[in-house]
Amino acid sequence: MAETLAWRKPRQRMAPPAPRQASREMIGSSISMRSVVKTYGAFCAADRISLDVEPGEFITLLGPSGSGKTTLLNLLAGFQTIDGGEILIDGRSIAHVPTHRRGFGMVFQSYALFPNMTVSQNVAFPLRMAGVDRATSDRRVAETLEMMRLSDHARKTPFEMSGGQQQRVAIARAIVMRPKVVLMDEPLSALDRRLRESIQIEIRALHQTIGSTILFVTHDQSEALTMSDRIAVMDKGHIIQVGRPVDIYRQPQSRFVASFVGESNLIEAEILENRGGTMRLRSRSGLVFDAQSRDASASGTATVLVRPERIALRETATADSVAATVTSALFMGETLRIEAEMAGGETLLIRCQDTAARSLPQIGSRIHVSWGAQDCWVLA
Ligand SMILES: Nc1ncnc2c1ncn2[C@@H]1O[C@H](COP(=O)(O)OP(=O)(O)OP(=O)(O)O)[C@@H](O)[C@H]1O
Repeated sequence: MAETLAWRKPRQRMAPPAPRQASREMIGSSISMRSVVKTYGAFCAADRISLDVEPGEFITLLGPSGSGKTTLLNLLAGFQTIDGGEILIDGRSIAHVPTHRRGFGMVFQSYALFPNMTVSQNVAFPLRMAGVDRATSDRRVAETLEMMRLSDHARKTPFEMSGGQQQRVAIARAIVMRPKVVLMDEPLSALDRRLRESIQIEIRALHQTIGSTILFVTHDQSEALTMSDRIAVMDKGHIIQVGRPVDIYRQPQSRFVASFVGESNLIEAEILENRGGTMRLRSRSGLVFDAQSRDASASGTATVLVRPERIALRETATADSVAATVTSALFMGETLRIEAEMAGGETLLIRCQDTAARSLPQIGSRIHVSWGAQDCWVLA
């Protein structure tokens, strides 16, 4: 396990951690959760959760409020006790390892900086508590501040810094010991969108550099899609799908994941033919189309996901299109957001690029829409 982030005086001076160049060769720990259970009275906040995280992976727990994300992170950190199952770090159970000996870096929504200390002192704090000698500590702090582009702010106190800068200090403090695991609980949710996006990119780059395993909690689906190697989608104390962002987005396994991650059109359709891998379907409005599918044996009816940006808009009818009436049309800068009702009564959300050739349609006007087999996915 990495050097501990013990926030107390050590009994004796420890040997300083070996100076490491910031590089990808420093690989984080594996995390394995096995049937983890946490209950609050009769309520089950984590219901037999199992998840394996690879060394150096950036994994995000994504889910609505109350789904159990923070609970899982707290169990991992040791802030709460586990009621069933086990958590292994690099194959070893951490059941009897107290928080301060787990050696994790942690970042929370509230920056939790020491207000009376400078940026340097805040970042140096874990090194000081671990008894690292002054010269090593100074070098490590300087390196880390540079990594977080904070070198010019080293002598400031938190009061003299913006929210985004303070959060970068909190991140610097969490990684200064080069922990093998970093836990981040909604670290960017107090920041405005632009700042959030720029720090997302910084955290992603930082992860590439330090190679720690990062477990990141958010309820923001676009943040999860942007940052993660894999996403674990949570709902009501369960992990309901784990996968790469592109697979979660394109091939969700349930209505819940399809609706929670990204915008979606869920179209009820009759299965005309199941070819295993693809299906031919007919929507209520009479559109016959092909869709990708995982279920080779389904028959009857199916729910098909079509993402708003995958719908093609046409001026005139074609053999593979269906007519729809525009019910809402908004100019949103780079995209147009259009809602249209198909003949069968289904409402479609459509997003398309704003181009010189395409103007915003009038409400009540008739458009023709179509999509190809590659653009839609039958939900299991
Ligand atoms: N100490 C506690 N006592 C009782 N119930 C709790 C406690 N902590 C959490 N819960 C409940 O457990 C469930 C999961 O909470 P948790 O904080 O893990 O959710 P979350 O997904 O992180 O939500 P959020 O995004 O709002 O932080 C919630 O229904 C919450 O009310």
